[in-house]
Amino acid sequence: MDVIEVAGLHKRYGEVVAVHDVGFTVARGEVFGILGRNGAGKTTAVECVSGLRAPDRGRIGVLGLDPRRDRKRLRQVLGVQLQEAVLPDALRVGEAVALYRSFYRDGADPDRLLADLGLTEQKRTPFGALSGGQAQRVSIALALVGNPRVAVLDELSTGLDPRARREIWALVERIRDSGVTVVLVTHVMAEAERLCDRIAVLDAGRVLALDTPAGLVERAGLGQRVRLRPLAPFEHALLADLPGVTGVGADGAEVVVTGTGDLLAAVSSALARYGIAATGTRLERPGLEDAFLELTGRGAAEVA
Ligand SMILES: Nc1ncnc2c1ncn2[C@@H]1O[C@H](COP(=O)(O)OP(=O)(O)OP(=O)(O)O)[C@@H](O)[C@H]1O
Repeated sequence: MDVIEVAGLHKRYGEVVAVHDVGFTVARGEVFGILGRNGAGKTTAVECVSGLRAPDRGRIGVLGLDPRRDRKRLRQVLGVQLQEAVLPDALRVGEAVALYRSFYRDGADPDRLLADLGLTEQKRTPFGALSGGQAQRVSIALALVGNPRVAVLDELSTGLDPRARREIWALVERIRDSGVTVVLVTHVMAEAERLCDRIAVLDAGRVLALDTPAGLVERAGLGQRVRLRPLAPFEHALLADLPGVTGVGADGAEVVVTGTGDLLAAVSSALARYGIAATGTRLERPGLEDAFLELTGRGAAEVA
């Protein structure tokens, strides 16, 4: 069952069309990613879905509610973690959670929520004294304190160190496992690849592609790459002429061969045949980042 339905969503700020006829649906229990460059329209789109911003036109349904008309009811079932949590520096973590809890008829037990988010020790810490990762976890706690059925998380791991980022990712997985539908706005590819069931790639306000992470990689049609570091320069045409090879280029000290089929075996045997000494010869499969760059680089016209 679809929990979120968006069709023909359009929003402009003066001359800038931030969201241009965007449509997507999010199924119950899904982690749905919205991926795009800075200024792609991600935040505007989720603000409209969350009822925080009025679209110029389009239809939005969240659990059957209209985010603007049914704003009060929506607030009871949707939790939003905004890009930067703004809380008074002197407010203690426990106080903030208790305050937000009071906005909801039914909600989480504050102590349990703090424990789930690894914030028990920070309960009496003022917001202004938290580390970036702790503050981020508090903002997620505030989004979850009403036991929402849908959680909108916007750039949740920005500014976090790698360990804190992984802890936050594990947390999102726990939220998902508890049955909450999650909309995740991000431009961190590893985050989208790990967490999202499906991803809408937004570019200049439009949905360029919508698929699973693996589907997006396939859609980008990038083939595979072999990288190697030659010990001395060699004639690239020797590799470019191999069957299945579609390109040979340089990336710093490395040579990058693109192509299809059993590319690694073809390149390795050619290196041996021509007596080309190289180290670090390896196959690289394209990932979401490659697909994203390819899809957004092509521009809206070609992909549509
Ligand atoms: N309140 C506003 N007033 C005017 N223009 C705005 C406003 N908010 C956003 N914009 C513009 O709308 C476009 C989309 O912005 P939006 O914040 O939705 O993108 P985003 O994909 O979330 O970007 P980022 O990754 O940088 O957060 C941008 O060109 C931005 O400059």
